[in-house]
Amino acid sequence: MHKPIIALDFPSWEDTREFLQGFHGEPLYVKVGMELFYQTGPGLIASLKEMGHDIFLDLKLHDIPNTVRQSMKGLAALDVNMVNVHAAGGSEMMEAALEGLDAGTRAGRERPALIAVTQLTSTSETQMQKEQGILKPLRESVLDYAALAYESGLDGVVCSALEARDIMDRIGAAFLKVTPGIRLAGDGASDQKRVVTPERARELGATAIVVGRSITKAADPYTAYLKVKQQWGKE
Ligand SMILES: O=C(O)c1cc(=O)[nH]c(=O)n1[C@@H]1O[C@H](COP(=O)(O)O)[C@@H](O)[C@H]1O
Repeated sequence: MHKPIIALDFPSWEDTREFLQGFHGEPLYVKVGMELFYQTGPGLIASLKEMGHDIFLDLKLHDIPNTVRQSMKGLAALDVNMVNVHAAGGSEMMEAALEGLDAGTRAGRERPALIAVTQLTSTSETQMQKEQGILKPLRESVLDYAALAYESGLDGVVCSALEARDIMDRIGAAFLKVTPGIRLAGDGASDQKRVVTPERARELGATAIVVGRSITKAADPYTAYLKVKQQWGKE
């Protein structure tokens, strides 16, 4: 769980395979998001598993409880390590997601960890207040969503590392804090608003980091990955 999670945000399996060839067969923790999954379909998951990689399937479900329950049943059968929903879907939806995962997990297999997105790392406090009508500090909104996810029985949240310490203090160390919005020093933030380096994420108490463009767009992705891994300092 602790190795950096690489976001495979690519448009095709060919691009993904080419990228992974540069990692010399090293077993990785990868994240498959909407861009890749919608192009390739579920077959991709089996291919990545055959290559020995752990998988965070990031489809950020957010729908009525029944739809989420049934969809999670299908995702559980893919036997990935972690999946997610949006906490904004509410406690009933998050509980339904867990029920679906439990129902869909094959005998003898471990249920995928279920985490909830709090406030996307591309959201700023001003945006949140203006566009979502949440009139409190962003930190508080993240904490409230984390508490709701915890009360709904989830294993953790997706947040910025900037909020990890507060969540740990309020909910405890075992609750996962999976943190995207990671950049190597000198890399542009692009669409991300709440950004930290791998080293800072560790200091702030993140459980895991999710890194996309600082690795995938680097001139030498494997060297960038090793740099991220060294700065992050966990295996
Ligand atoms: O759930 C996620 O993985 C996620 C949540 C969030 O709040 N912010 C966020 O950036 N992500 C994902 O993390 C990855 C970050 O990519 P980079 O910004 O390129 O490092 C993307 O694949 C996003 O979809």
